[in-house]
Amino acid sequence: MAANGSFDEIPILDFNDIHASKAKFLAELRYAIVEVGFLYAKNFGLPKDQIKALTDLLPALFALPEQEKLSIELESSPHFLGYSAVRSEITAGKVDNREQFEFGLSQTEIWKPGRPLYERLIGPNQYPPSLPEAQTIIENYIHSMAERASFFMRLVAEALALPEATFLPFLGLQHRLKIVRYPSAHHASESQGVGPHKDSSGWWTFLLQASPPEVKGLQVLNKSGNWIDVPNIPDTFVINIGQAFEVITHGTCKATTHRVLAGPSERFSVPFFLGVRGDLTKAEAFGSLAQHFKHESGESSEGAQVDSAFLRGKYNTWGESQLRTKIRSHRQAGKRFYPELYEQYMNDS
Ligand SMILES: O=C(O)CCC(=O)C(=O)O
Ligand SMILES: [Fe+2]
Repeated sequence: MAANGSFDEIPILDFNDIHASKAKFLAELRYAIVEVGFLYAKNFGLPKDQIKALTDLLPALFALPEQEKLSIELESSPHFLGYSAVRSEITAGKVDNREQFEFGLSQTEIWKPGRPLYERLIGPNQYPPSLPEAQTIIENYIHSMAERASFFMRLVAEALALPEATFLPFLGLQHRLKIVRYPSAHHASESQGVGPHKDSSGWWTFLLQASPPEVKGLQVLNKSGNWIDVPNIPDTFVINIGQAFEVITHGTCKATTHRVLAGPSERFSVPFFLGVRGDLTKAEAFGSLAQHFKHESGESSEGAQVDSAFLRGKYNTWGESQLRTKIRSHRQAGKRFYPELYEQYMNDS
């Protein structure tokens, strides 16, 4: 462990160690979430058959005919759920070389006229008609991951010297699972899998790297400005902090910048973004644990340095800030399903 906080590797936590010494496990967890913002989780408790079923599904999912993929495209969903083709996303000013399917918890639409529009982000998934097994595999995985993630949030609270249920009331039903393929890249112009970013769409991210260990790609930026490789270690997940959690902890736990380089082999990955409650307000997010974290981060109060679109933005709830992000990134769907907000959100920055 580097004393100056500039980590040069990502800590590996074995969740079976909790039984041997919970205090030691929590100390290691604390180091990972305060100094690094990333960790590998071994023995995280997801059923192995569910991981295998999902991993085995990926090549077939992406091999579907273009026409079928486009028949379930994200741009045709008011909930921003479905398929996005290669080169349809821009991160840090450059086009990302990846294609993806986005799924949520399987839900019927709950939004009703008069209710906040961000509630419309919740709704049914779009599944490819010719892979009928996909629905069960994906739904089982999302349910298991949501359960393990809330178990993890209890440990995080304990590691931060808080009552174990502290973070549970902030959780929402807006979990998102992205199934991602980075095509092989042979030219520098194709090498950005996804550009440098902090995760903004959830509370925490739980990533399954679904290609063999020799297929590299994910990298994390340390405090000295060096990119650290995060290779796939079989039977682990990579867990990292999202921006909402940085806000709630006043910067004690940081959302660490990361990116993916596309390389000579195609790569599959499956990030799960643990959802935040849509009606969470800025005041609640920043104020709830202020006393505790002021103490945690000392006189210099790192909280003042938290940079978050949610805090900076004009909108008061997490849900509205998320809806704005979605509309701005997926303009076709934004214009079609949210005409009353489209112009405002496009022009308010
Ligand atoms: O594919 C990966 O390994 C990471 C993807 C990622 O960072 C993201 O989608 O936010
Ligand atoms: Fe990310």
